[in-house]
Amino acid sequence: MSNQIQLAVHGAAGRMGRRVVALAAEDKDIQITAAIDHADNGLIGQDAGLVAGIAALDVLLSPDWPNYASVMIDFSLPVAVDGCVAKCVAAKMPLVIATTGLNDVQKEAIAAAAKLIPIVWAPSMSTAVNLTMKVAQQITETLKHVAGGVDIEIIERHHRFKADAPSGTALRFGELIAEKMDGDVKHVHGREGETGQRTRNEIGYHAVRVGDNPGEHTIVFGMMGERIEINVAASNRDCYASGAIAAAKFLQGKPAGLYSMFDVLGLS
Ligand SMILES: NC(=O)C1=CN([C@@H]2O[C@H](COP(=O)(O)OP(=O)(O)OC[C@H]3O[C@@H](n4cnc5c(N)ncnc54)[C@H](O)[C@@H]3O)[C@@H](O)[C@H]2O)C=CC1
Ligand SMILES: O=C(O)C1=N[C@H](C(=O)O)C[C@H](O)C1
Repeated sequence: MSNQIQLAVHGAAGRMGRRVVALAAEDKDIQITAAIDHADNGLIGQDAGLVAGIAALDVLLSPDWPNYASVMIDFSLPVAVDGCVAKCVAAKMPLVIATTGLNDVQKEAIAAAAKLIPIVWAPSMSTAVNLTMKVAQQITETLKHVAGGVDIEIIERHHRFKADAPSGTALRFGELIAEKMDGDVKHVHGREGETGQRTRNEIGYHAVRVGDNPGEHTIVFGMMGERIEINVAASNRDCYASGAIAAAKFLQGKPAGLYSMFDVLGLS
């Protein structure tokens, strides 16, 4: 029997699923064994490799769950995540969850499932984004007592097709920054009308939807007399796809637990 990781992709016909298929197909340690998508997707029945723009893989896009896979990578829709988690638990299949826009109940279900199977769950699989999150925390810690105070705002830009706002990554930046601020933090989503002056303990979020932008986050640290802006931007989706594949490899042999990309990248 081959030592290759047998990979199943959930949401395989989507923008991200296709890039995961394309990059995994080039990886000698991985064999793609299942490409799952919704039964109503018009590409069901087609070869997942051809749909991804590479050579045929002899793996057809299907709504059916595989009998076995060493790991599942999910880039789908929030409504599809519950079923994916339940099926991975039933099959004792390690799972990488990349889908964003999940509600609190779904997040609790993921935490419960992670008591039974190993799960990597992260709103961004990108190395650059995860490293920038650490930098943002460090800047917050250094500036939080600066004379005159610091105002922190998060601007995210994504393609016009994105279904959730603000991005899961922007929300995670906000959570991680809030951990380093003193006292209660107010998360403010956009501003309009008679807002009054900005209060000190706010984090502002602004979601821009333009063209084909594969994902960009700017964190502004505004002080009296100067400001820092850190910007992290994808040029294409492969940073997320390769991160998800690294997470799938990381999960091999891991005990049940909820892991993040910080764990995968050794940034914890
Ligand atoms: N964590 C990360 O690094 C990243 C996360 N994302 C997130 O991944 C998700 C997918 O993004 P895209 O690929 O751009 O979206 P997309 O809309 O192109 O693809 C979603 C795919 O899921 C399929 N799908 C829908 N219901 C399904 C079901 N019940 N079972 C199986 N498949 C189903 C759709 O048919 C579609 O092919 C979004 O939530 C996005 O925010 C996107 C990029 C990076
Ligand atoms: O939908 C996308 O495209 C992306 N979504 C993720 C998010 O919501 O943070 C990650 C990345 O920015 C691309």
